[in-house]
Amino acid sequence: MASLTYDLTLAGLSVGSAAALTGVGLIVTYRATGVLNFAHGAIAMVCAYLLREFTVDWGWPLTLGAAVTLLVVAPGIGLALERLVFRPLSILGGDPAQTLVASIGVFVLLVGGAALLWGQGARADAPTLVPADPWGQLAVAVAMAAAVGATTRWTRFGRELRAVVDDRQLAVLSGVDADRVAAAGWAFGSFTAGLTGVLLAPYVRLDPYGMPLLVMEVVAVAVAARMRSLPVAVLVALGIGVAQSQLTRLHPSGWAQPLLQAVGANLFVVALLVAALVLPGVGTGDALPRTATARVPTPPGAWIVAALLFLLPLGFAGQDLHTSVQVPALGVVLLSLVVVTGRGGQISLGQAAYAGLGALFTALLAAGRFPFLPAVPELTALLLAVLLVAPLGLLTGWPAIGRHGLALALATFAVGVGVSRFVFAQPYATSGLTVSRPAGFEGDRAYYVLELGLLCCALLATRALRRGRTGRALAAMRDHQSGASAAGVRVPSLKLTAFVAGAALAALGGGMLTMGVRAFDPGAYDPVRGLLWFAAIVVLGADSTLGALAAAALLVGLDAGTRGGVAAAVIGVSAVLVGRFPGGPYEALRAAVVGRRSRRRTGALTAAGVRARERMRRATVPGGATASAASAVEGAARAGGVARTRRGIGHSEAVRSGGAGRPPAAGEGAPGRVRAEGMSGAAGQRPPPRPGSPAEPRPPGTRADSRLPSLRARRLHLRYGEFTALDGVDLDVSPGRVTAVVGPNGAGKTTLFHCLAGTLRPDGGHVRLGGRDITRLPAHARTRLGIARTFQQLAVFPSLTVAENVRVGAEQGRIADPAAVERALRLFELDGPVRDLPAAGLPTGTLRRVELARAFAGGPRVLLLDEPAAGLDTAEVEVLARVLRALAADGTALLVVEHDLDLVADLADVVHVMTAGRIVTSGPAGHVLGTLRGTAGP
Ligand SMILES: Nc1ncnc2c1ncn2[C@@H]1O[C@H](COP(=O)(O)OP(=O)(O)OP(=O)(O)O)[C@@H](O)[C@H]1O
Repeated sequence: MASLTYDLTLAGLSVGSAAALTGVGLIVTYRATGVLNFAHGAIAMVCAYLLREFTVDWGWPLTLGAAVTLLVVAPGIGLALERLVFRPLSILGGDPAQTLVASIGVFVLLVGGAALLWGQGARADAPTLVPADPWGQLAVAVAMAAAVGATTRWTRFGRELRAVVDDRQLAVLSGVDADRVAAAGWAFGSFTAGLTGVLLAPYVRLDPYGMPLLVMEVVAVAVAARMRSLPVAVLVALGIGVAQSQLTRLHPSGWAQPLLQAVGANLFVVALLVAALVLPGVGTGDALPRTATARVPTPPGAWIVAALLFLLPLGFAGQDLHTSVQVPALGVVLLSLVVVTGRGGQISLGQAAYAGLGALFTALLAAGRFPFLPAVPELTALLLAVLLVAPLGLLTGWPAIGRHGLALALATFAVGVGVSRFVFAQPYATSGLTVSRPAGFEGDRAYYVLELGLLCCALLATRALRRGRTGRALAAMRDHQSGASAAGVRVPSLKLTAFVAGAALAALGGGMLTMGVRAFDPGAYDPVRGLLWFAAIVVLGADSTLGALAAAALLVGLDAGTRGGVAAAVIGVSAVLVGRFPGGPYEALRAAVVGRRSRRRTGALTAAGVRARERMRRATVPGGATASAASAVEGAARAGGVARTRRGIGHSEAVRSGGAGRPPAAGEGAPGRVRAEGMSGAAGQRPPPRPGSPAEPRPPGTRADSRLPSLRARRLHLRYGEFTALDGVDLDVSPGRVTAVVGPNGAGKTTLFHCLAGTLRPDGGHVRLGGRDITRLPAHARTRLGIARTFQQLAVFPSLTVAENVRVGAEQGRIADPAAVERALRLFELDGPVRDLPAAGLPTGTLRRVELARAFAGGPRVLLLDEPAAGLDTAEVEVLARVLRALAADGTALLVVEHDLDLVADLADVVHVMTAGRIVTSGPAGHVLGTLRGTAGP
């Protein structure tokens, strides 16, 4: 027994050593470059194939072949990837989502290339570099980890590496050549990948698909080490290897047997699931690169062409028709990615799992092998399968709630691998599973017609999800998650909806695929397929239904020939290039076709934006006697027209004649304007309000106060670790008043703002709106109660038009008023041609108005503004101040966190000064600002 334990431990150490090597390589690349290299396993596979080619086919001695493979080819691949793929991306901004897509592209490209070059079958004659004796492999892994650790700790290169990891920009400014560090990281990472590949090849299946996946399964080792600690990675790898090996001794009987066997054979996959789903995520970043979800206008007639092309196979016969049957089915699967990834912006590498489950359940239900259910007709089976798989969408939807970018990619990849290993690869569930086509649709042509019908249903469902309220909310979530939340979008439930709908669509497509080939083929739903489909959809415009259909036709068409892998190679190259060209290859292609028109459109966009901006600049003070903020601001626009005709009125006079003022607070007027433009102090002084001016804020206790609630914070405490950012803050934001918070950098203003808006939950104290305690309410729920906010960094949804941006606010806000959108557009002078332009590319001043209009359209009672003047020029700031005063005049409670003391002086009724997490001074604006400037007001 003891010797069995020993033998199994040795075997486990051998597997663990290979996993440790992979972990070390992944961590070093990640630390040096910030890229989690999804292509690591594919590089391992290519190196293993090359060593076999050199030694078996070309007859080189093993040492020479190994030296060339490991010391020349492997680092060369790394250097080439760094130079040709990842360095250009980092020059373009280093968007983590973009690099993730590129590394998936490299994976797909290498897998496709290997399949093209060496065929798809497994090779059993890979040369053995290190004998099966685990000590040799263990020595290699430990030596590698120790060498990397020593290099990092004690050499100059190591210091540079750590500097780049800590702060790349700062390191570059200090003279570190960050590109050299990244190149070394890539070269070393590829070397370890190559080493893993050649060490593993004799003992595992060497084929283009299986080996890369096998290597990537052990990514759990690197994640468990938080992509940082080499010793932890090595220990975890060896531990899992030994445990997996020891588990083979258990031979339970009964129902637990297959499950335990599956766990025993796939302990690294279990670790991957735990690491990806349970541990906090690694890496951050946007959901998807902008280029992948850029708004792609459909060329006119494209749908007609697509419909004709999809009808074309009805004229085919034989093998061509049989192959075409896969296209509509795959189209439906890819539509699921349009919903989840394209519209919702969520990276999903696990869609193959849902397609496979749909296929499996359809086959089991139709065959009467599904537990507790009798055999049902094929179409019923398909429908039931969709209904059963849809809720499983929560498997990836749930982790998506708290994860972005890389962490979400890992979690969805883990689910895909888990389902593949624990369900599809289990013979008890899948062996010999055949399925017939529905009665009346047995032939290929009839079945193709049925598929077209189902594809149309899927297209209608996708259209329903992409258009209208849900579609706008999904696009808003994709474009700017916290902006969407602030606009009232329930982000967590929307993510779940997207993943559930995506799972249902994928299941439908998977069921169609399996009926098409009349058997369940687990290989068709391999996680590698999930990566290929994801890359294809990103390449062809993720938020494009036509793109999904084109991708389906491309994938099936390219692989229809005798050599597999063409589709993967083409998609891989395109995915690698997608970040290099704005809009990606598809956009380049599209631009080649409709380029002139779209360029003119871009020109019009800018011109309209500039015109709108000019109009806003010229708008001046409201003069009309109206009873609401709406009419007050409309008055601003009208008065702007008057002011423009009265050219004799000087700028400062126009300011002074503003009717959107508020009663002078005690001490007001003393502080002169200090802006560099040299406006006179008099120009900054607030004029006495005109008697009866409707824009004049109502004093406390009047109708506005009794009608509208105050936002009150009491004894707010918040700590970031040991650091106290808020230390017992009390604040009132009252209706009809502009409350400002000022203070030095790091005082805690933004933290306070987040606590009021609901993006941060305080550790102590509470926030009330009127009588209601809202301390624990999330941001979107507060928006629905009437607390709207804007962001310091603009939070508009670039892929939506100006009008759609505002509509999101109206649909998700406190009151659902159909007229709110038009009113808000009019008020903020966005009702001209600019309303139909995508927000992307509009000038900052216009976008500030879009953001404000969106907040206004939801009918807010409290408006929180985080540095609203950031990025605006002087004229725009003045107009903004008037608009805000008009809103306050109508009873809205405004809180402004602002550095521009002139704006605060112009705008605020009450000013609070924060320092070190406390409010140290509060009072009327003039008085407080006067004190601040050392010239206390009267
Ligand atoms: N996520 C965080 N983790 C740790 N410390 C934080 C975090 N966010 C802010 N801090 C610290 O909390 C303090 C208050 O930060 P906050 O951003 O609220 O200040 P601020 O007054 O808004 O500053 P600024 O005007 O520069 O934006 C600062 O010292 C900041 O470094």
